[in-house]
Order: sequence, then structure tokens, then C-alpha cells
Amino acid sequence: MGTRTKDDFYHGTKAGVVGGTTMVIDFVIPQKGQSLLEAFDYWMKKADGKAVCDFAFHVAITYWNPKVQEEMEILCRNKGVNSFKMFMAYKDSFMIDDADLFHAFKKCESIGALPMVHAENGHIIKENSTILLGNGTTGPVGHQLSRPENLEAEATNRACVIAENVGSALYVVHVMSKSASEMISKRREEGNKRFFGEALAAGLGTTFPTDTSDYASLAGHIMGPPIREDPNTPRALMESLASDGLSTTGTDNCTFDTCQKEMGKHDFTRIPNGVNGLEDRMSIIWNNGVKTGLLSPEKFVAVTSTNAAKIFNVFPQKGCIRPGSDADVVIWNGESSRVISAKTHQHNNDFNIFEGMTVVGNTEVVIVKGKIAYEAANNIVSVEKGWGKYVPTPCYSPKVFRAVGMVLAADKYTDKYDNIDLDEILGNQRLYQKYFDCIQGKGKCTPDGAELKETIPEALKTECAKCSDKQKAGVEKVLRHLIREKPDDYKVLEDQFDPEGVYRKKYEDLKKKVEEGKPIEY
Ligand SMILES: NC(=O)NCCC(=O)O
Ligand SMILES: [Zn+2]
Repeated sequence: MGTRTKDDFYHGTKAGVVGGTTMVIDFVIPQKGQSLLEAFDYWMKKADGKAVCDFAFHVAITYWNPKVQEEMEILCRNKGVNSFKMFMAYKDSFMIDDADLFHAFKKCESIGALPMVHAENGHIIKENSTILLGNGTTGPVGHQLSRPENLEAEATNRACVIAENVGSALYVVHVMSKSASEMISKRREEGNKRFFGEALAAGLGTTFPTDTSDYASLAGHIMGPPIREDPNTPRALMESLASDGLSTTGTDNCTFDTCQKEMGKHDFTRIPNGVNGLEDRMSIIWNNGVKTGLLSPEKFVAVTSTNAAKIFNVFPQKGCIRPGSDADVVIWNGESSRVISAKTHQHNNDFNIFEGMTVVGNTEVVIVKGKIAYEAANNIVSVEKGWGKYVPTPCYSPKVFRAVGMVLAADKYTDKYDNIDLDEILGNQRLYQKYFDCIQGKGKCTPDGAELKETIPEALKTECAKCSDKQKAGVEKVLRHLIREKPDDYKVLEDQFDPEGVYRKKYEDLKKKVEEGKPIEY
């Protein structure tokens, strides 16, 4: 905040790739009052041509007004952004209040996006900080004292309560304490599978140093919410991942060097918040999760890759190895060991929070979109600057908007027209043309045609989440017919309903399946 991170998109993604991460989702953070679209474009310029693996964006909402709402819609519909982060901390800069959180969550729900929160009570942090500084506690330990675990748990619970009142989904980023993780896991156990929590490499892999004499080490570990001192926290967070209480693992990779961290030498509130994690995330999770018996290798894949790909709606392009998926492949050696050090890491930084730790479980070979990018054997890093491209994350992620029990009867499409004879329409050119003209807005619509026209955009985005089985079969029939018999009409509809090409990848998969005569999976 107020100072530039050491890792740019080149160094950050390179570190990620060497460690086995083949796609990143970064946070676009607009300044208060700045256009969200302008901030998005600025971030795109920072990433494009530099990233060595694919990337996507979450966009932060740092203030609230009608223009923000409009821009959220544009980002969602046309730019491939399906998640927005709100800060409950950083009072007087990025924090927004509960009413705005309520409205932002509501907006997300209405446009098929996922609201994310940084959950800490910013008001109390500010009051605590003032008292601590007044008492002469100016060093990094003040950061920890001003942000106790209960402020994270309280805000996490509050975010859940707000989302429950709105009826929205929720994703809590960087969950750093057991009590905060329990706020989410409790809801998930009760059946709300639309709430998700993310653990970080930092929280799973280390604790805050106890040697209070080493400023560089203490400041190097400063982030929000804090890395906890409690030695039980890393295991508790890993157990939560194992039991499906938390769903994903990220890094919030945000590195500052020793010199930048010096900014807060005499006032802990001025220490830039952020630590590394991208390069070591996978090894930390294997070492502390799989080697300890808490996670199975399958669960390791789920929490490091597949779950995130599904939640952010880039599955099966990412998050699995299948015909048609991107060839992002990590060959993993579950027994090789390495000592983590800033002297040897790929980050553009002089500090590593895992310094000196021996981790078992490391990358052997990393392939990014079909190209070998790293070979451990001879420590060959052959990443290519700019090889990474922007991956749109389409709204209405089925994982978020079609979670168990979410689609209530009232959320289903009407069954009024379920008995219409599709074969008759598709087999009769004159009848077919009438429907086709109606959908394009070029001709009059029958009531069922009008209903269809209304429904198509959402049904395509949600992969027919609100369709009954019968309706899904009908959709499949129509799509097959269009792809096989009317490819030009299919193209017209593709241009009409996906002008920016945000959903094209999904359509292409579907098209391929139809061409291969395979059933469409919903
Ligand atoms: N986690 C962390 O301290 N990152 C910097 C900004 C933020 O809190 O999101
Ligand atoms: Zn944050």
C-alpha cells in the first residue's frame, strides 16, 4: 500500500511456475474514486507481455456508488471478472462499511459474481493501533497486538451474517486463524456450500517470529490478517482444508524488501503489509499436509488447483488434465527435499518467510500450456515472458451458483412450455425461422419464443443451472441441431450472446463434444 511490490508479473509468475503454480488470479485494486475499468486496464497492462503463465483478475471494491455498480456489471459481462474483493480492514483507505458490503454482496449476487472479503475489524484495529502507538509500542509487535485473532473471527462471522441476509455466496480470502476458519466451516457443515474460505501458504507454513529483537525478520512477516504466533494455527488450518471447511489455498503474494519494510521502523502501521508464498505454496502444503497424513494426494490437487478452477469458473480449461484442457502439467516428486531460502528463490526479493525450512515434495518438471517451463534436474528455468495470457473468468460459476440445495423450486425456469414439440420446430424451416427471428429481435415472438429469448443469456452463463432435466435435454437437442445443421445460425447466436468472446471457450468445448457425438455434461 503506497509502495510498489517487488514481484511484478514476470517475477511473481516465474516463482509460481517453478513452484508448480500454472495460473494466478491477481487483485486489481482501484484507488478510492478511481474507475474500476480504468484500474482493470492498468492491471492488464502490468500483466500482459510479462506473465509467464495465464492470469485472471479479481477486482476490489474500495468505495461504493452507482458508477461502481455499473462498472461491476461491465466487468462481469464483458471483461471476464467474476469476483470482487471488499476490505473490512484498512480504515480510512480501502475499508467499506457494512451497508456498502451489503449492497456490494447484493450486486454480486444479481450479476452472477462472487463477493470476496478481507475479514478483519478495521475500526477496532485503528483504535488499538492509536492506543499502542500512544503507549510507545511502535515496533512490529504492535501490528500483531492491534490485530488479534478475535478481530478476524468477528469480521468473518459478520461477513457471513451479511451474506446470509443478502442471500449471496461468499469467499473469504486469506483466512489466517482457526477461529475465523470455524466461522466458515460451521456454515458449510450446516449445508451452506456457497461459502468458501481460502488458506494461505503463509498461514499453513509458518508462525510469527518470537525473537522480538530482529526488526527485519518481524517486519518481513507482517501481513494482514497477521501470521499468528500460535504454533497450533498452521495445523488447524490444514485440518480445515482436509475436512472441507476451507476450500482453496492461495498466497496473496505481495512482496516488499527489507528496505521497504524499514518504512515502518518507528511506526508499525507504516510497515507495508504483504509476504511471499507463490513459489513455496505447493511444497508447504505437501510437506505440512500430505507428509503429515492430513491430506491425501487427491485432496492436495483439489485444494491447490481444482477447487479454485471450479469456483472461479475456469474448469475444465484449468484445474484438471483432460483432452481439451490446457496442457498445464506439473510432474511432482513427493519425496524430494529442498531448503527454502531467499538466496535461491525466484522471487525478486531479499526475504522469504519460510527461510531455512526443509520441505519434502517439490516440482520435477513444470509444463505451461504445452511448453516445458522448469526442469528441477538441472535447475533449468525456461519460462517465457508473455507466454501467459488473460483468462476470462465467466460469471455464474456453476460451482457457486449451482451449489447443493441452492437452486430452489422458485429459481427454476417455468415448465409452461416443456411440452412444445421441438422436433416439429427444428424440422420445419418456416417455423424454425420464426423462432430464430424472434430470438434475434428481428421478428414477432410467440409467448414461448419470448420466454426463450429472455432466458438464453442466463442459461448459457449458468450452464442451464435453473433448467429441469427435461429442459436440459431440450437445450441439448437444439444445440446439437444448430451445430450440425445450422452452423451459420449458431455463429449468429454466438455473436449475439457472447459478443466479447467471454464464454467462447465453453461453447467450443461443447461444440467439440457435439461434433464427436458425445453427451453434454451439465
Ligand atoms: N495480505 C496482505 O497483507 N496483503 C496486502 C493487502 C491485503 O491485505 O490484501
Ligand atoms: Zn486482503
